[in-house]
Amino acid sequence: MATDSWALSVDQQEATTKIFEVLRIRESRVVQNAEVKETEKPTDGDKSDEEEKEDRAAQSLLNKLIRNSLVNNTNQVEVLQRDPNSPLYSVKTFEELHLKPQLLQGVYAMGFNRPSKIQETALPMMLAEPPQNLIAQSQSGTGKTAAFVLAMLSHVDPANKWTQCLCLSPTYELALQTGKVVEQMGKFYPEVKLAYAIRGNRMDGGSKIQEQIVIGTPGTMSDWLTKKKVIDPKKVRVFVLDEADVMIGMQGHQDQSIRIQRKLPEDCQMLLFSATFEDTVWQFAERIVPDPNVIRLKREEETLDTIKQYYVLCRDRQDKFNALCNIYGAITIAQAMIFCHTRRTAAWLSAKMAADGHQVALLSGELAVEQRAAIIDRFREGKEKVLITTNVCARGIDVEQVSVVINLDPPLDKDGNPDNETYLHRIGRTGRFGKRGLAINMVDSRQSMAVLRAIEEHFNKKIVKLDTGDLDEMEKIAH
Ligand SMILES: Nc1ncnc2c1ncn2[C@@H]1O[C@H](COP(=O)(O)OP(=O)(O)OP(=O)(O)O)[C@@H](O)[C@H]1O
Repeated sequence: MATDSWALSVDQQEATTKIFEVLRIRESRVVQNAEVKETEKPTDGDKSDEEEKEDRAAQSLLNKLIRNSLVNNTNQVEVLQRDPNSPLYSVKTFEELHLKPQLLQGVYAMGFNRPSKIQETALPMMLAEPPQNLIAQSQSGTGKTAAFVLAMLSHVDPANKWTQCLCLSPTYELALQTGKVVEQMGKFYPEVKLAYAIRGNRMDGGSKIQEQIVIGTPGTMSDWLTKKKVIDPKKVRVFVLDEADVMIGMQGHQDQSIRIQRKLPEDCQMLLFSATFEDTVWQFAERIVPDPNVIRLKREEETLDTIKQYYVLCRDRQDKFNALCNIYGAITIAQAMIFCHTRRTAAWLSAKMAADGHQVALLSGELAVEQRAAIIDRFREGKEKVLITTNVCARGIDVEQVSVVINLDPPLDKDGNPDNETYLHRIGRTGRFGKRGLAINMVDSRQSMAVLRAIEEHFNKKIVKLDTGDLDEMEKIAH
């Protein structure tokens, strides 16, 4: 039986190629049966993370709820100007923008000392006279919301008691988040009023509303403009479409947004923001924003250069748990993130580890977004030491201080192929910080081994075999 084992054949292959260190495998830890036990195979109701519905709106909200500062980015901003002959302005201070004093006060009260990378170029364009149209793309947390909120507040004439700025958000919750930024930044500018065009906010129609800024979702906004007629589209000066990449994934939002845009005057300033820029987003953006200036800020590149990568051969999930205990027994781990393929395995592992005395947090897809945000927040504050999660649940979440990442299963994309991008995102570090990290992959079948080999080949970075039962070896990985 042992000779049939995939794990032994992996060993044999490695022994012959001499690429890997020959390791002492204790008798008790030799993997003899590669078959995943029946009980551990995903069943109905035990969806793999790839099968869980990816909810971009929820991810985006989660990011907003847990973030309290800018994401670092040292990449250069790419600018494509509508009029290549006009000079390109960028600012290093908020003073240079000649903001209204009440707004400058609001900006400083929020703790902003200087414009973020994207704001340096986007703000002068948005505040220029005559106002310019803009499509801007940069990852979440780089200061887009703050930028367009400042632009809306700057363009409002508070003496005019009618709606002058419209802002579309994909969901009710995201609209409320943007509204909070308007309230914070406009704290010293109380003459400017804000209304939410979101479900539940009923309008009887008849007279026009007086709020200068209206933030809402496409459905209700369109209702207020066309059926209820509480906003005169011809008086709108600034139109913002936020989270375009999330918007296009939602039923009907794209068409409604375009219909709204068509009602606005030609000289209305059109601004569109997105965290990503797939072709579909770009096509949508071009329909919303005529003659745009385009600003893009590339994501800071993640690298595997400073990460030590290992894999551990395991029989089954119990064996993976034993390996985890060995790892915890041998090295001091301040905080770790553990990724599982299924929710059920994540729940199982979290119960096992908690019973073993670990302070564990389980991030699960069943939880409401706010509950997930609270869990990540507690982990970030160090109240829990282990965060166990599936991939979909954790997608887009960066927990910088984690130096140990454990893949209980190697990541697969939705077609079951090796998911290099997810692997990089889980364990990679943005080049700038260059922190050293440790990544340990558990492997319990030929297929998983093949996935890991493919990932290894893709990044051309060795993933070294580790025997968690060998204390000497375990000592070494800690340093
Ligand atoms: N110039 C600045 N200086 C310091 N902090 C800032 C600045 N601009 C924005 N921030 C803060 O950085 C965080 C991210 O900003 P913001 O929400 O505007 O980014 P975003 O690109 O819109 O991302 P998301 O879409 O996820 O909200 C927020 O906590 C915000 O208050």
